[in-house]
Amino acid sequence: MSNIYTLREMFGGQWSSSKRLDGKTVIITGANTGIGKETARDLAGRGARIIMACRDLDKAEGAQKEIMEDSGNQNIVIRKLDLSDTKSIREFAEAINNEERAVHVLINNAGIMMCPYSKTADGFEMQFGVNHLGHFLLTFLLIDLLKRSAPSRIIILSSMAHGWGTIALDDINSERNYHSRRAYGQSKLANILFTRSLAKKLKDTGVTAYAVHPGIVRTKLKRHMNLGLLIMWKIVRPFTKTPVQGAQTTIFCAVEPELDKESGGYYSNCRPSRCTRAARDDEMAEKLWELSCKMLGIVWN
Ligand SMILES: NC(=O)C1=CN([C@@H]2O[C@H](COP(=O)(O)OP(=O)(O)OC[C@H]3O[C@@H](n4cnc5c(N)ncnc54)[C@H](OP(=O)(O)O)[C@@H]3O)[C@@H](O)[C@H]2O)C=CC1
Ligand SMILES: CC1=C(/C=C/C(C)=C/C=C/C(C)=C/C=O)C(C)(C)CCC1
Repeated sequence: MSNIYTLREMFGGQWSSSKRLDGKTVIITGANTGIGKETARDLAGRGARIIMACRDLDKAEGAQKEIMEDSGNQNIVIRKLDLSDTKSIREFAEAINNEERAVHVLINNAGIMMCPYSKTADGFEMQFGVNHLGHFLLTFLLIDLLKRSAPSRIIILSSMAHGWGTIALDDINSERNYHSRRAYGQSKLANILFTRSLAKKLKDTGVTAYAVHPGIVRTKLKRHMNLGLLIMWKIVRPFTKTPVQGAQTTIFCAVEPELDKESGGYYSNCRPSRCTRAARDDEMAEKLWELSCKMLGIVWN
């Protein structure tokens, strides 16, 4: 683990570029708060059409208003998406496929961390279900549109916490043994393995994929943290990132032209970063892909 907790990962990382995104369409999941909202605000300022994919429409409306006022960009729309329910994901994707001519950037940002044990509408453990499976299905349902819109990009929010867990192929829903931090780690490890497999499968399509660790960021994500981690949090708090700082690596992966030449990597502080050996295990990535398809009842080769 120690190799991934570098000071640079925790504190550094500002990126500036005046690159415009006029005429581009960006979907951001969980765009009503935290890192997602700051990503939306920045990309709106660059002229992109922003689709805020959120589960709570009231919260989303507040953020939409703020982003419109700040950026002067009125091309910001809200669509309902609850990643803990495959029915909602399918309805969202159907609307996007029917209404949008192109999607150039898909940002799989929404996430939940260390919640008490619960299951999604489809019976998946909540963190694995929302953070990995929900985004896996969403990406599957939008992939043809992304291919038609190429060059296009998929950005997947992972975390340095990918080292907190392993992929438990024989108990993926943590039914025998639930540990909230390990389950979060499993879901964030799955995010990186998904990104790697995705990049391979999308080779030569013009669609590229990037996994991101945003830093340790002061957002609402920590709402379910246990006492031990909250104490750790208090210790590192002066060095944590603001949501604006936390959004920089996502924005870099969405905007930097040079990244057209790269796909499948893990980024932090606006540059490639080191992930654990488990996150580079392509055999496990393939097994996870097959299991995800089976759980979701889809065929994606
Ligand atoms: N903050 C940090 O230190 C770190 C964050 N990350 C990752 O960054 C990403 C963004 O997190 P951050 O901004 O910090 O967290 P926040 O908790 O501030 O925001 C999370 C967003 O995800 C949404 N969300 C949660 N569950 C669902 C669901 N079932 N369907 C749709 N949307 C949902 C939330 O909606 P609502 O507002 O309705 O709850 C919210 O918009 C996450 O993937 C997280 O794992 C990674 C490393 C560190
Ligand atoms: C105190 C302390 C730490 C605190 C870590 C924390 C508080 C991590 C939070 C991570 C989150 C929120 C991840 C989300 O994906 C380190 C860096 C382990 C090592 C040095 C001492």
